[in-house]
Amino acid sequence: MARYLVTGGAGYVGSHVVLALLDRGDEVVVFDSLRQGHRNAVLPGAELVEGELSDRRAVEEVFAGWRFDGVLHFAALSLVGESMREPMRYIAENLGNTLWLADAAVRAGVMRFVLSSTAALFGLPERIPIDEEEVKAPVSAYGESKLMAEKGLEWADRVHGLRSAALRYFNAAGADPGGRLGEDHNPETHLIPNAVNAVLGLGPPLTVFGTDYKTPDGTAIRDYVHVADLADAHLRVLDRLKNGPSCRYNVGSGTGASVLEVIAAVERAAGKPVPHVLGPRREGDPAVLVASNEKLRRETGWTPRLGALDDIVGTAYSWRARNPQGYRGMPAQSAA
Ligand SMILES: NC(=O)c1ccc[n+]([C@@H]2O[C@H](COP(=O)([O-])OP(=O)(O)OC[C@H]3O[C@@H](n4cnc5c(N)ncnc54)[C@H](O)[C@@H]3O)[C@@H](O)[C@H]2O)c1
Ligand SMILES: O=c1ccn([C@@H]2O[C@H](COP(=O)(O)OP(=O)(O)O[C@H]3O[C@H](CO)[C@H](O)[C@H](O)[C@H]3O)[C@@H](O)[C@H]2O)c(=O)[nH]1
Repeated sequence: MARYLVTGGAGYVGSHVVLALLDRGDEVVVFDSLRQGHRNAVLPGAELVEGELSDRRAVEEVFAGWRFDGVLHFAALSLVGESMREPMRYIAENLGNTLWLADAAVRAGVMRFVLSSTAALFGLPERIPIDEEEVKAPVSAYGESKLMAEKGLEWADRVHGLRSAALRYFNAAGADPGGRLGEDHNPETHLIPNAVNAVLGLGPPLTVFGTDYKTPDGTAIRDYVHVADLADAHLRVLDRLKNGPSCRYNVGSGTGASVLEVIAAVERAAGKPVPHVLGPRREGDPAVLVASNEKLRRETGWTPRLGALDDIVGTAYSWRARNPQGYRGMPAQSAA
């Protein structure tokens, strides 16, 4: 049994990773300001410490209060569009908080660190599928902030021996197949929850951002990876870091789906049409982003178990259909 500190563990991806850690018998302390996350997303068995990462004293108190075997760092600003309006804030927060957290970990002797990174650090890649060696040329301050955070961690390894994994998620999607957790952002910008909200009458009709891409149906293609498979990738890299060196992985299902294919999958799940309108492209959206997951498979044995689009969309649909108000309408799950 091990104990992990999970920043952002009340958020979407972090809460699913906490669930996976608890399921295998690990102890978890969640550190989250709840500015995006939800108290109800912290499952019984995990301890919730409410705090801001920029509050250095609060972070130090957590390291003083428990002995950890590793840190998983999810807490970040992560809206691409917002990052283009407030680039300095994004870079200062995402880079600064990562470096400060890594520094606190090193000082406490906690030498394993997993960073939530992003496909956005590749910018507008030419080669599909995208492997780890692809040129990193972010086209958003958000992508740049994560690339800088990865580089900061390389220095923490070089100088202090902090072993880190950076997992570059493609499009995290879906919900816990057991129905305990789901995706609930405010504002919600992601395609699948917006399509689900539209079909359930919980949100406006979906706008399809762009129909003139050079793709078979004209809409943009993304690599949707089930959040439970993402969680499994975290467990595997944590284990690998016990004896292995720092590493960087692209994490995606390895297949692409267009916006229209996602809409069709939501229609299959709901049994009715998704109200939608066709609109112009969203600025900065590449036509196609699909991961090569070969390195992750080869080095950790990972394989997507819920890789089918119908599994991803089906679990997202079921959670929202059962929880129309998201976590606000859910009974408390945690004793914290
Ligand atoms: N969702 C995706 O498709 C996706 C894709 C690529 C990368 N990522 C990265 O994965 C991570 C998690 O994404 P998510 O979708 O779960 O986001 P989320 O917003 O649902 O979760 C982030 C959590 O961190 C907390 N938080 C944010 N800033 C904080 C701070 N300064 N101090 C304390 N707590 C803070 C929020 O309250 C929230 O609970 C982020 O780092 C994001 O950049 C997500
Ligand atoms: O209402 C919507 C929302 C999205 N889309 C389209 O659906 C696709 C997926 O969009 P999302 O907003 O769900 O996801 P992104 O691919 O834009 O972003 C994700 O991948 C990025 C990497 O490129 C970052 O990591 C980011 O954090 C993560 O959410 C895009 O083509 C987008 O244009 C729509 O048509 N309508």
